Amino acid sequence: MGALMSKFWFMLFPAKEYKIVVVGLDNAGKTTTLYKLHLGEVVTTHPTVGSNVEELVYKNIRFEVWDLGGQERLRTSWATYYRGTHAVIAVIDSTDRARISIMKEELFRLLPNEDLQNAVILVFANKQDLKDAMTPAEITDALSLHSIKNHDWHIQPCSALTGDGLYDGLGWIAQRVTGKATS
Ligand SMILES: Nc1nc2c(ncn2[C@@H]2O[C@H](COP(=O)(O)OP(=O)(O)OP(=O)(O)O)[C@@H](O)[C@H]2O)c(=O)[nH]1
Ligand SMILES: [Mg+2]
Repeated sequence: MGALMSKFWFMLFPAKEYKIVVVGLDNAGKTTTLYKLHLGEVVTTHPTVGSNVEELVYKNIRFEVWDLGGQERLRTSWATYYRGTHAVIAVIDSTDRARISIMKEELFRLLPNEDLQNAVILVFANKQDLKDAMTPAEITDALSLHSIKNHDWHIQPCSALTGDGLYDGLGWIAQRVTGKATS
């Protein structure tokens, strides 16, 4: 297709973009995850106040990814980002045993939101590069993931520092939101 034709084609039929919101407690690694996926690099982060948004293209699928601030006072504003969301990524600091129950409360607070009714839930068990990290099975239990009945969910071990597991998780989302095998 010529360049001009291609331009008109996309004006008439813009490629669908899927919206992802990234939630989790402060220090979980949300911003590190977003920029590792976006830039392929580990960036120096500061606690997020508000949000970061970037576009990712993976296997020809476009995602608009919103990384939200995880500090306690910011969590009540997560819901203002949910409209039109196809997937939620909940990033867990797998070494943060002390606060996993708080993350469970936050997860079960967001699940009934009507703007997330059709969203799939990916749990990133992050910081698996650290030796005292909880396993995905421990996190599954601690978060009671098996009690989630109204959403498709998946847990993926990963490290935002090394990048291990991040694309496996994104691939799961891609497959679920498009309904197609993407490999
Ligand atoms: N070892 C290790 N450290 C990580 C990993 N991911 C993130 N970190 C570190 O964890 C700290 C917090 O990371 P951020 O990405 O800023 O955390 P956040 O979830 O965005 O935090 P808020 O913006 O406050 O909600 C930083 O020092 C990161 O370098 C990981 O997979 N492994
Ligand atoms: Mg952040």
